[in-house]
Formats: sequence, structure tokens, C-alpha cells
Amino acid sequence: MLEVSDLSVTRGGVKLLEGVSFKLAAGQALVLRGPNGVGKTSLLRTVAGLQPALGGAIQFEPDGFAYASHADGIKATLSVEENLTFWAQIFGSNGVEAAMMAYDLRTLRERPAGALSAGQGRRLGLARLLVTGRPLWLLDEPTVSLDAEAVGMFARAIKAHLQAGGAALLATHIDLGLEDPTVLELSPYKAKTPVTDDFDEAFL
Ligand SMILES: Nc1ncnc2c1ncn2[C@@H]1O[C@H](COP(=O)(O)OP(=O)(O)OP(=O)(O)O)[C@@H](O)[C@H]1O
Repeated sequence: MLEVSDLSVTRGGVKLLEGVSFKLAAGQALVLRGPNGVGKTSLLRTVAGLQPALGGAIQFEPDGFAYASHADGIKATLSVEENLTFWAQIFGSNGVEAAMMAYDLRTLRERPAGALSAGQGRRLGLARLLVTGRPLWLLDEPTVSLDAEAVGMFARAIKAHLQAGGAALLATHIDLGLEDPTVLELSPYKAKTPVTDDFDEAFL
């Protein structure tokens, strides 16, 4: 579903990672690990096409992925239900009710997204993934702001996604109880010769 070969990742003109290679098959989760600042977010952004790679190759089905980070693609003035309906229409899928149920959002359906708490907003962002119908999820710290119950909701959602033949590449510091996730520790891929140009400045 995803193949990354010899990838070099930069941020702010500094080469962070080099020689990163991995494959991700249907039904598989790959967890990116490493200390703060090693480049987990930058790697995810590069795979998602939000910033260019300095080198290497990324192969996957075009339009096959959905990306979720801190800015979740949620419109503050639209209600919870309107946001999900909007994305369901964009992706040509349905399942708005099921997505709200999965993240316990039905009692909040009419609330403007801008009036949600941080954790509620994060639940809405994760519910958005369910209505995309996309097989590959790219997730940057998906459990930030979630309480224990909501972490459980996310864990159930990602397990169901994998069981249905989806895949997930995620940066997370917590154990989601996934069966046999592959863990990729990024520290060994730290770039030895950081470049200091403004290569990706326009994409920050
Ligand atoms: N907009 C930016 N401009 C320049 N440098 C940046 C920018 N955003 C992040 N960086 C730097 O790039 C490096 C990698 O950051 P990144 O967010 O990818 O790390 P991370 O592994 O996800 O960290 P964390 O575990 O703290 O989330 C860090 O040194 C960071 O300071």
C-alpha cells in the first residue's frame, strides 16, 4: 500500500533524516518513534506531499490516503455534523452517523466545531478519517488531547480499519494495544550531513 525508499527528509532547509526505507501492506500499522525533533512530523508531511523530499521515492495509490495532524481540516463555523457531511461529500462516501457514533459525537452534532473542547475537536478530526473511505491513514500524534475513553475509541477505530484491509502510518508516543505493529525507530536515520539551504522554505 505504501513503499518508501531511501527517503531524505528536510525541514527549514536542514536535512533531518536520510536513507529511510519501509513498506506498509494492507492490514498493517507502522509506528514512527524517536525523540522530540527527530523528524516524525516532517516525515509524515513529506509522505503526505505537504513538503518535498530531498531524495528518495514514495510510492502509493494516488488519492489513496488521508492525513490528520493538529490542523484537522475542520471548519470552525460548521457544526460537527456539517463538517463530517462536507468531507463525506468531498470523498464521495457516507457513514457520517457511524463516524459520530464511533467517537461519541452524536450529542454534539449541532455544536459549531469552533466551540468544541480540544479533545472533542480531536475526536471530530479523527471521525473525519472514517468518512474519507481512504485506505491509508497518515496520523501525526492522533491521541493528543484525548482522555482515556477517547483513546479507546481511536484504538477501536484503527483496529477496525486494519481489519478491513486499511493501513496506518502514525507517529505516537503511546501504546494503542495494536496487534503486532511494526515500529520504526528514526534515530539511526538522523542525517549526518545536514544541508542548510532554503530548499523547502516555501512549503513550511
Ligand atoms: N516550521 C519549521 N521551520 C523550521 N524548522 C522546523 C519547523 N517545524 C519543525 N522544525 C524543526 O524540524 C525538526 C523536526 O521537527 P518534527 O516536528 O518533524 O519532529 P518530531 O520528531 O515530530 O518531534 P516531536 O516528537 O516533538 O513531535 C525539529 O528540530 C524542529 O525544530
